[in-house]
Amino acid sequence: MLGVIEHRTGHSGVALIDGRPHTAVHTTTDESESFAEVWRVAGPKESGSHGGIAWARTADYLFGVARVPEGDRYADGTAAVYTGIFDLIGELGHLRLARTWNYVSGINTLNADGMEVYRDFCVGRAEALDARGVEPAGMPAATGIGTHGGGIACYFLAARAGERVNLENPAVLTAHRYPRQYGPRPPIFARATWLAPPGSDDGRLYVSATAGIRGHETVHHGDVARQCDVALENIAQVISAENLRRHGLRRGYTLADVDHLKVYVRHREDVRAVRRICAERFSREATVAVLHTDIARTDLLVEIEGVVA
Ligand SMILES: C=C(O[C@@H]1C=C(C(=O)O)C=C[C@H]1O)C(=O)O
Repeated sequence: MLGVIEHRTGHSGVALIDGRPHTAVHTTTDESESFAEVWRVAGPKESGSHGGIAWARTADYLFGVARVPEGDRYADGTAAVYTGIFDLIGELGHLRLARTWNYVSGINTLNADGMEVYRDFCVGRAEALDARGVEPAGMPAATGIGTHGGGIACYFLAARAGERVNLENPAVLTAHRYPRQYGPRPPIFARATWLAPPGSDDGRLYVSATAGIRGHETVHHGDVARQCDVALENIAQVISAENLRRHGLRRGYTLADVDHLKVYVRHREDVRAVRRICAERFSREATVAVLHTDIARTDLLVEIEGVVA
C-alpha cells in the first residue's frame, strides 16, 4: 500500500501510518457510503514527511497527502501546499505529477473577504504555479470538490519516469482559459492524464472529476439526469480513440473501460437517479462509489471521476 484515503462522515488529520500517508475526508453524510481508497504498488517503499506533506514512494511512484487547516481564508494555505508539492517532487525526482485531488470544505461558502472558497482555493493553486514557474499545461487531471468539514485535503500521485500526457476535451474549454466570471484566477488542471511506465505502453488513464459543462458553461440547470448524461458524454469523448489520437496516443476507450469511479452528488434526493444512470452506463465489474458533497460550481449537481486501467 502506498497510501490510504478514507471517505466517510468525518475527517482526520494527515498522518503516516505504518509508512503510509493517510487521511480521512468528510465526503458523505451517510456512513453506509463510506469506503477506503487504497493505492497499491509493488516494490520496496520508503516514506517521510516534508513541510506537512506525508509521502511514500517506490522507485517509480510517489503518493503524498497534505491538508490546509480549516480557516477563514485558503489562498495562502493552498499556495503553501502546492509549492510544497512542487518542491517535493523535485527533490525526490518524481517530476511527472499525474493526478491531484482537492477536497474543500465549505466549497460554496464565502471566505472572510466575501470570495467563494472554491475561488479562493483556485487563487492559491495559481499562485503556487506562478511561484515555481509551472506551466498551466503541465498540471494533470484533478478533482476539486466539496466536503462537510476539515479545511482542504490535497493528495497526489507522481511518477519518476515514463510517459505522461495531459489530455483536454475539445467539447469543453481548457480550465485555465475560463473567463474571469468564474473567479480571479482560473482552475488549472487537465481533463485526463495518461501515465505509462518506462518502456511500456501499458498505462493508465486518470479521468478528472467531470461535470455537465460544455465550452465553459454549465448545461441543464436543475436537471441532474441530463447533467449526468453530459458528464458521461464528456468522459466518453476524453477517453475516445479520436481524442487520444489527437494527443499522440494510439489507443482508445469507452465508458465500459472506466473503473474506480467516484460519483459526487450535491443533493441526497438525487443519489438514486444518479446511481441508476451510472449502473446503466458503466461496466458491472466497475467499482462505483457514490458520495454526497457540494461541487465547485453552485449550479453543478453531479461530477464523476474514474481510472481506465
Ligand atoms: C469545476 C470544474 O471541475 C472541478 C474542479 C477541479 C479543480 O479545480 O481542480 C477539477 C475537477 C472538477 O472537480 C470544472 O470543470 O469547471
